[in-house]
Amino acid sequence: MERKFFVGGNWKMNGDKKFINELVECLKKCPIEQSVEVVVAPPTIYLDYTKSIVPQNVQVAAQNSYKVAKGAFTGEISPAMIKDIGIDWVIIGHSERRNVFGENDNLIAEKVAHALETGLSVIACIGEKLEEREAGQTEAVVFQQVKAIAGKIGEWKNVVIAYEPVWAIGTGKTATPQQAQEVHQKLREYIKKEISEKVAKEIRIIYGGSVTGANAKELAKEKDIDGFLVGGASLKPEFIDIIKANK
Ligand SMILES: O=C(CO)COP(=O)(O)O
Repeated sequence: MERKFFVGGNWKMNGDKKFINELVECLKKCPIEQSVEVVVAPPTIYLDYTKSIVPQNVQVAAQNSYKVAKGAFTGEISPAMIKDIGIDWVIIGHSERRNVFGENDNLIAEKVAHALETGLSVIACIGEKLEEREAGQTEAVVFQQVKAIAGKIGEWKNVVIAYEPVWAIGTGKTATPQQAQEVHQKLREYIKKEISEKVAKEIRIIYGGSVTGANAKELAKEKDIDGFLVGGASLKPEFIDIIKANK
């Protein structure tokens, strides 16, 4: 089965209604090929609004969700609530959740499992920090992050893995196509060995970290790079070029 090219736009904590209107107008003008899956992730407060104005070939994702359906968890939202407003995707384990808000592998795995059980599709993020890369620990770190999730879930068909090296996020220091491909390939081998050949073949492993309209095409040529999770450039018209990077 061909892995469908996936482009996610993670807006992080950016935008207001006026800005979102402009961004969506820009997306509406872009002829999105059937061969590409496009998902944008607005801040929680704009999920419903964004969902109400995006064209039907653009899906919407939440940027986070908690590990249970409801309860006394001030400030959190649950996968059930995300589903309730007609949204099918959630990003879990983003490096900012891990490193700014202190989420660990175990909590992230629980969140992924609960979101999947609720029927959401999950963009599960992993990636090493600069000091880990420099210490030669990249593989060990990303394998451990996948292992933690694998320990809590059985079904991978609704999961996309986003490899986002922390040193490349928002820094303008994109991984080279070779650097990204090397990690993606090793991840696929790891998944083949530890999970199954079928999952390894079918799962989309997307790259994130300073992806731009200018570098997306070269990255997209790599065999194991199945798309992107884009931060800064997803707020600009060049997001359209990234959507077309598989052509
Ligand atoms: O964190 C990212 C996407 O989730 C990447 O952010 P940038 O594209 O701004 O580096």
